[in-house]
Amino acid sequence: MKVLVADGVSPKAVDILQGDFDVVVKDKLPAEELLKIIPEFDGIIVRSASKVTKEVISKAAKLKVIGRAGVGTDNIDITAATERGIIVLNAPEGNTIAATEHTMAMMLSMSRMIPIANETLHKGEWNRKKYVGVELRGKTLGIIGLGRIGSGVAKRAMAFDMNIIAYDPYLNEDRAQALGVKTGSLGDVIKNADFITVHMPLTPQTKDMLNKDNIAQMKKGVRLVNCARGGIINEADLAAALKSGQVAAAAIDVFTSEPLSPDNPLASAPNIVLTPHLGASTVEAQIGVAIDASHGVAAALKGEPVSTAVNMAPVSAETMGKIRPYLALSERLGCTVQSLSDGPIQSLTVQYNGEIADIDTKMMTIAVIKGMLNPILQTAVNYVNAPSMAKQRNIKIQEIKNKDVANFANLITVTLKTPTGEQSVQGTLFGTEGRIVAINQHRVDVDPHARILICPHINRPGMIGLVGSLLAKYNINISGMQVGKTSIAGTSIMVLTIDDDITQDIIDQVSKIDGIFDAKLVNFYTI
Ligand SMILES: NC(=O)C1=CN([C@@H]2O[C@H](COP(=O)(O)OP(=O)(O)OC[C@H]3O[C@@H](n4cnc5c(N)ncnc54)[C@H](O)[C@@H]3O)[C@@H](O)[C@H]2O)C=CC1
Ligand SMILES: O=C(O)CCC(=O)C(=O)O
Repeated sequence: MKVLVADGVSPKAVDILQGDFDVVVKDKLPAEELLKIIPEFDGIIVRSASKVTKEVISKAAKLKVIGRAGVGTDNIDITAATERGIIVLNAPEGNTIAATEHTMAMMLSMSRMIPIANETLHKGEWNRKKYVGVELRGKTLGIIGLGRIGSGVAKRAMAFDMNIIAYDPYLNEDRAQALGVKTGSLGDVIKNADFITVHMPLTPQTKDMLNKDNIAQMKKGVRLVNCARGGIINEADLAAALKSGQVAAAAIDVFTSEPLSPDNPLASAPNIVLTPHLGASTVEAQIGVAIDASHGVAAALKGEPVSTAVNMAPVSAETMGKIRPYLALSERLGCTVQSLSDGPIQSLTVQYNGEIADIDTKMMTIAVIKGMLNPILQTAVNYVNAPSMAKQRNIKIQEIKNKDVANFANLITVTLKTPTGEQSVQGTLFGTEGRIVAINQHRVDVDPHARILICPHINRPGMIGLVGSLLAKYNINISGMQVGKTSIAGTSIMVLTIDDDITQDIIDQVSKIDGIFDAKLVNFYTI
């Protein structure tokens, strides 16, 4: 598989990916070139320069994953990617410190006029009277958006003896208390702050959040910082307020259109410190995001779940640690139950018993769906599109959780209904090894790998020999064998692990052996 590493993402990404993938590096990637080459690639990693638009995605015939080496995914059309089942992931933590420190640097540069003082001194001007700044100490800092970066700024600003007031409508009050930050409404921030810094994504709600109307209500001489996304502070309104003196100074790292055009009103506004989107530009951050994004891309291309995917239900690192060992098993249970069934799938029920009933099992259920649909659909089913593929096919999905356990500490029971009946498979982990422990109530102990042939049969001597001889006739090697540990109403089940490919004709011959009720192949290579 081929991965494109664009936009000058750190070479660390190449180090991580090149063992498993064919990696192409394009530090500069004009939009036309991206459109031309994207059909070749299975994965791409970008920073903010490359725009992965709907048009790019429509041409990306093989693309399975888009990795963003950074936080903001506003340069990626996530809706278009999701419709195509393409995983979009980001690297949300690697550049937090860099953006936090950049915000502090911008606040200090702006309040002490360091850039202009530096520039004029280089020109030979020794001007100590003109560049008298203001202190941070004792000032009120309004933080809008108290996420990773906003919280980091709050902590550092407290060390500068600033009073903090934060506005974040989605923030849990406990979190604000833990940070020791006073919260208030947007109006409180607007009216009381001497400095305001914004740290949220650009969304329809946050676009132009600071504008001429509320800038007019701010304290005269307020200072504004934007190291989040261009457009959260309306650029024309800010430029006008800098000219009028309502805003004493501003420090801006991000713009509505990048690179900054000379026509942008901020380019010629007074008392403004500008940086060319440098928030994440530290050696450490670029290594951090490259490592995180490339591990995510590698996992996605190997069909493994990705905890930083932004177009899938988010899963915390802690939950991921707990569910990871169950994911391969869940997929295999889905594949097995589907292979045992005949006819259109009506419903799938996944029941979790034991301690796993206490954790967020959404992703495990998605893994079951993935395993169930991949063998029967042309379109590759992954963690992003599995739920919508099931919905499109009107398959009713149900999750049941029950802490009660009988023979196993944890048990997953997958039941699938079709018009011809119901099939059920149970699995658990022995250590970290997944095992199928029951098939339609027959107790077994099967390592679900390669291909397995499942044959319910009359419980009488000689049945195994009959199947074994038929397979031997076709030179098919049996590498593992299990017979149901219990007999139900005179029937049992045999499960044969087979290394070689097997044709439907041979399977049909097995199913016609006297005493064999059915023969179903589960091919784990199809998931
Ligand atoms: N300049 C640069 O190079 C960098 C910029 N960024 C940008 O900084 C921003 C913040 O990043 P993180 O702190 O990592 O994100 P985060 O997701 O940890 O925090 C965002 C916060 O914004 C809050 N929020 C969302 N809508 C809001 C609204 N309408 N009003 C107030 N608060 C709202 C959320 O509740 C959340 O707490 C993002 O836009 C990101 O793209 C991030 C890294 C580098
Ligand atoms: O990749 C970059 O340099 C930009 C970082 C950024 O804006 C983000 O992570 O949201």
